[in-house]
Amino acid sequence: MFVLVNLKTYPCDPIEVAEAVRDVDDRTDARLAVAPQAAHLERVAETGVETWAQHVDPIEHGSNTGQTLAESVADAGADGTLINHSEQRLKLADIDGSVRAAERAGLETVVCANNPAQIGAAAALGPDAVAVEPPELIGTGTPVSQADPDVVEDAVDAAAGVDADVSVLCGAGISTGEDVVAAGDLGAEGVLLASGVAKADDPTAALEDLVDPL
Ligand SMILES: O=C(CO)COP(=O)(O)O
Repeated sequence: MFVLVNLKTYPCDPIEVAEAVRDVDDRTDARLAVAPQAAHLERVAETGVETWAQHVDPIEHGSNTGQTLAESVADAGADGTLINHSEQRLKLADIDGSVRAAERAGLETVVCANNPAQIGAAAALGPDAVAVEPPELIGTGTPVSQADPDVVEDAVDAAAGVDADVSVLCGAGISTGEDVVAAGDLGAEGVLLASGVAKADDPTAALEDLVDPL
């Protein structure tokens, strides 16, 4: 299972969490990565953890201001990027442009979507993976795998119906190893989570709990 920890703009220490993700990754068969804010990418990548951006824009080098260029994210040490997170929504054409920009820069891609219908559209753009995250469950601590298991299974079917090479993650409210196992049982190949680690008093303990049953 892939466990991708999005730090959003939570007031955690990104280096402390990055080191925790790196150390727990070394002790488990699961694949762990962390997605800090753009301004923290370089320092986080220097810890040796697998590092992801939270967003890249559908742009090239040139006359753009205040945007995130995929090449700069890769130069900072990122291995991949989220695109179209529910808190950073894009138009379909811009999701496509961001996926192309990320590919150009050699970044792995996870395109987020709110529901199975959007997952099908996202998979058609050819990212490495898609992630279904019902917005109403984000940050609630109620896991999507428990509150809405059909949405995960339907997302897996929707992606497989479009492109069997696109893997499916799920997210929203995931905070325990039991939630991760339930996500895997529903067909997801990984989870995307934030508050369960970024807001934890002890991120290492939270991460160990997440991967313990894997
Ligand atoms: O949006 C999310 C991950 O990108 C999910 O957030 P929570 O894990 O806080 O519900």
